[in-house]
Amino acid sequence: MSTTPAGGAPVVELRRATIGYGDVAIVRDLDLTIRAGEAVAVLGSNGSGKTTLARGLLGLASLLDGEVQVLGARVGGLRDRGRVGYVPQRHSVSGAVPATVREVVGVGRLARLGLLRRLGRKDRAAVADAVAAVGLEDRMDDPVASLSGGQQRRVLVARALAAEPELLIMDEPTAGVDAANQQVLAGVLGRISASGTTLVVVTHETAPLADVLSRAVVVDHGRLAYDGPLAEAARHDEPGVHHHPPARERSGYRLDQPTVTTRPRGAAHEGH
Ligand SMILES: Nc1ncnc2c1ncn2[C@@H]1O[C@H](COP(=O)(O)OP(=O)(O)OP(=O)(O)O)[C@@H](O)[C@H]1O
Repeated sequence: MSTTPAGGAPVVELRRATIGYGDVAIVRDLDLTIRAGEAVAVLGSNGSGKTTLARGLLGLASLLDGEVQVLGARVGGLRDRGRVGYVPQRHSVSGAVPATVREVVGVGRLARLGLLRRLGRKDRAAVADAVAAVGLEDRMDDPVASLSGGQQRRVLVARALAAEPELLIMDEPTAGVDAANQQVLAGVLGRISASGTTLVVVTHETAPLADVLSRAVVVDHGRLAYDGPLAEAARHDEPGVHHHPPARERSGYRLDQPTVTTRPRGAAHEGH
């Protein structure tokens, strides 16, 4: 289990941050500090704004108000892109370009070097290590398109690991990965967390990563509904449980977004 380093330098800092698309606010008024070495789960029901929050940290969603700083720089202003790794959601590697596992993961390493540089011996070793870390070393020279969806997700994890990022943001890394390989991934994330990398993991499945993630934030209707130990987060990770007043303004929410603010205890979990 990772501990929460109280004194680590802030790696992610949001101050009253409102993040969205175009001029539509999705995540609202969020205050959050994540310190070096922390491993934080981002939980919440479908459509609550978890991915938007993650994308906001990367400058892929718009900051509409407030402030977001990542590794001490304003969002989008970080010069060395390789310091922040990202595993996007529901994304498999495009089959249109016939690339091998080694090549796709090598591109991740280039983020660290700058696109005009070539991979040296140390870089090729980092690529091999990243592929081995996700248990795909025997598929190194296979076309990525020939891998299963779950294996392709592991390639994307390796691509992010290859840059040896200080902050690794992952959007549902265990989705579509079978139980045995979820264990493999949990081991990988545990090791990189132990080495000091800060982890932010959007997930619906906390069980496989329970030994890795110590802290959780729950996003509910774009607001922070809980911030504390992962073990206590489950009861807050439900649609309709509000620890802040519900947003008055509903524009920007999905039409299928549950709007109930109370639900019977023990009711089936919705939206998954
Ligand atoms: N590119 C986009 N442009 C406009 N609205 C978007 C865009 N991406 C997401 N949204 C909207 O933002 C809201 C939050 O979506 P988001 O993907 O952040 O939720 P989530 O909590 O990650 O959901 P899930 O658990 O289903 O992945 C939804 O209403 C969604 O329709």
